[in-house]
Amino acid sequence: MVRSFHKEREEEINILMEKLEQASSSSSTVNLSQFFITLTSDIMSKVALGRKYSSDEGTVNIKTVVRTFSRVFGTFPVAEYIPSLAWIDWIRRLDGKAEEVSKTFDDFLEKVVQEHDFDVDKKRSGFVDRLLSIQREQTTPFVFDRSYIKLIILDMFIGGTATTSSLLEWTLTELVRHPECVKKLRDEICSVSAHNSYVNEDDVEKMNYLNAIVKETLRLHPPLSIIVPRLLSEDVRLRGYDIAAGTQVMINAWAIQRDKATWGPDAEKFKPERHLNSSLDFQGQDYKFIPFGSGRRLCPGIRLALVLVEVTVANLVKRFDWRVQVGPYGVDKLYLAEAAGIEACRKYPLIVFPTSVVFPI
Ligand code: HEM
Repeated sequence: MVRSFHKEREEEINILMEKLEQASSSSSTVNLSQFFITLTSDIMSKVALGRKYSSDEGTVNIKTVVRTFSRVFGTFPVAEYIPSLAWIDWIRRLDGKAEEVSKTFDDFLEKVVQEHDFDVDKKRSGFVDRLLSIQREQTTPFVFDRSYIKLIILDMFIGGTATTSSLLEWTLTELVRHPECVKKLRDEICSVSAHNSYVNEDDVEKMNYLNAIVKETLRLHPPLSIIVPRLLSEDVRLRGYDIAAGTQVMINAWAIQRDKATWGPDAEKFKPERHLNSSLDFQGQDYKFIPFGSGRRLCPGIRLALVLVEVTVANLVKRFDWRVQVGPYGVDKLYLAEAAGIEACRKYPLIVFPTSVVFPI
């Protein structure tokens, strides 16, 4: 499944490269955060929905809705934990906003499914077409109706778009702050893919340092800082605390992955080298490193996210030098604040100057 969409990924990454080339030749800044959300939402559209949807054709602006969805559903619901303070949610219009964004998404997905269902003979390869054919074959042991199809594609779309874009923006943020890592990465890219202008998916599989950079970014900036809550199925005693069955448990991956007791005194430092020659992985087996969760609900999009992020970063580093506008506190003080919401993306967009480089340098 991941391999089968590599052409679509290549196409979209090349569109991004062209936009950056244009910005470089006119010496203008670009909003990389905006470019990344466009890239991931266009790719997820092609994978999940079979094609890109633009707001000009009467559909919603899908990028804005994804961001709103994350913001609304990532807001702490005070009433759920302290019912007497429910008025706070009421003032914030939390329920109303959640209903609005859900309806916007539902209307959009209804149109998408209708379009695919209506035109069955048109050859398409998106996930929605596969789900529709499962529905037509009626082979599932339960009634697999349209609401399931919409929920599955919504899950994929929301699960894959802002998370992957957030990982891209934090990886670039850390690289802009650490030119020594860019130098090492360029050397690696040069040794693996010196002669092609496009670094492809086979190339990045050979790049250990690139992989370590992405891992280190996932450690310091897990896109879902609090993973999906769990409900305890039985009573548990943990470090002297009794936790009753039925309690909702929140797991803070962000804090676990910055814990000095586990990661050492330099836990807050961006140091990709800590992952070289280390067997530590993020497939949910090592509880100190769980950016994709763990257990039965482990993220199903790990491979898709990684390949997309690694190929994009490799091409961005191979083809451009990156500079940020010097603010009142200097480049070193590139603001690291995180936005509120389900995904811990940057609070302020990453604005940079790209300059094309001739490779090899
Ligand atoms: C850097 C990118 C991504 C990160 C950090 C990420 C992280 C996560 C995390 C932490 C969970 C919850 C796991 C748990 O509770 O144990 C999750 C679930 C999920 N992710 Fe991802 N994800 C990413 C990309 C993707 C992509 C590309 C897709 C789509 C193909 C995707 C689809 C999903 C879905 C459908 C779930 C729900 C799984 C379930 O409830 O069984 N994710 N993801």
